Amino acid sequence: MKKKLLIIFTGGTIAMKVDPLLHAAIPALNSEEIMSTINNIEEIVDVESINFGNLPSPHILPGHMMEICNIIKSNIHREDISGVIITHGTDTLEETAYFLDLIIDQEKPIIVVGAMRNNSELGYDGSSNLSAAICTASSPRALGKGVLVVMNNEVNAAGEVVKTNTLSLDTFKSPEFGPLGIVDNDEVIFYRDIINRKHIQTENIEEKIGLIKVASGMESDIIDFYIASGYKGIILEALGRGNIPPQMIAGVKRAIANNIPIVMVSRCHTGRVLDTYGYQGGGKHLRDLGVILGGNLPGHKARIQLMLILGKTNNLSTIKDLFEKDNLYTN
Ligand SMILES: NC(=O)C[C@H](N)C(=O)O
Repeated sequence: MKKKLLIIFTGGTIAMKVDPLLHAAIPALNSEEIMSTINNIEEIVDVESINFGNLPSPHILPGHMMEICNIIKSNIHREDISGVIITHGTDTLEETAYFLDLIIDQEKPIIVVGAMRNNSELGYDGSSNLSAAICTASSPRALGKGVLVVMNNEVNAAGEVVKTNTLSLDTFKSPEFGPLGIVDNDEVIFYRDIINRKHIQTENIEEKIGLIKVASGMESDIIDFYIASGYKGIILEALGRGNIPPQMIAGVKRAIANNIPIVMVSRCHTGRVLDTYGYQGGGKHLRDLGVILGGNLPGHKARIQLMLILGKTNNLSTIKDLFEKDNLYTN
């Protein structure tokens, strides 16, 4: 019997064409038009479409991520649905994928997919990416793997994948561990697994989370700005193993005194942060001040996780436990 997939269309380049007056890509294709770029799809699977919107990635807000999550939660347990695909702009694709992966705790495949070339360009990759996503979502091999990103015939885990190149079709990579698998000849093949995925059950999110990329000579003023502007959490994308210039320490102390959690990750592309260094502003010093360690997450993904945790609690020690415990990317 043919399987049925739910496809939620949210927008992005996969749904864009070049506007002849603007000479630039804009949202243009609806779900039927995107589906019509794939040959003979009706022979392989049945598809139920939801036109969520036609939003470019920068227009996707955390609230939209929660709405997409709720649509999935209310359909994923239906007996007739074997898997879910979300088409999405690629600029914030990994944020939505990680958001869904953290909240949704179930077995059926959930695949996020997009395109790097719009439908007016030669070599529009929307059709091949969506076909590969359909093959993955309908495969029993993808059961229990969490949310997956399928682009350019590679399968990457939501918690690990990042967009690495502004224009290449081969842009979605897991720099630390490599892809989970590939899609070859319409078949998904996995080469490794994820040992342990983190789940945060929440219906609420806290969106006011600041993100600071740390660089030489930076001071506390940006932290103070976030405190004064009512931000409820701050991510520091710190130096190396997890260290900051001493001039930022006063700001860190003021944030924590104001019950604002500070999560530290690294601006290095791979590797965990740790309390290795004991000098002023070193990881050990920051940990002793109450800074939370965010493992090897990039800043924008640590921000998503803190949004969800702050949706559950604003108790600093519970936030620290939830962030640091039970987290593949931290421990
Ligand atoms: N390839 C893409 O989808 C990029 C586009 N700017 C978006 O994310 O909406």
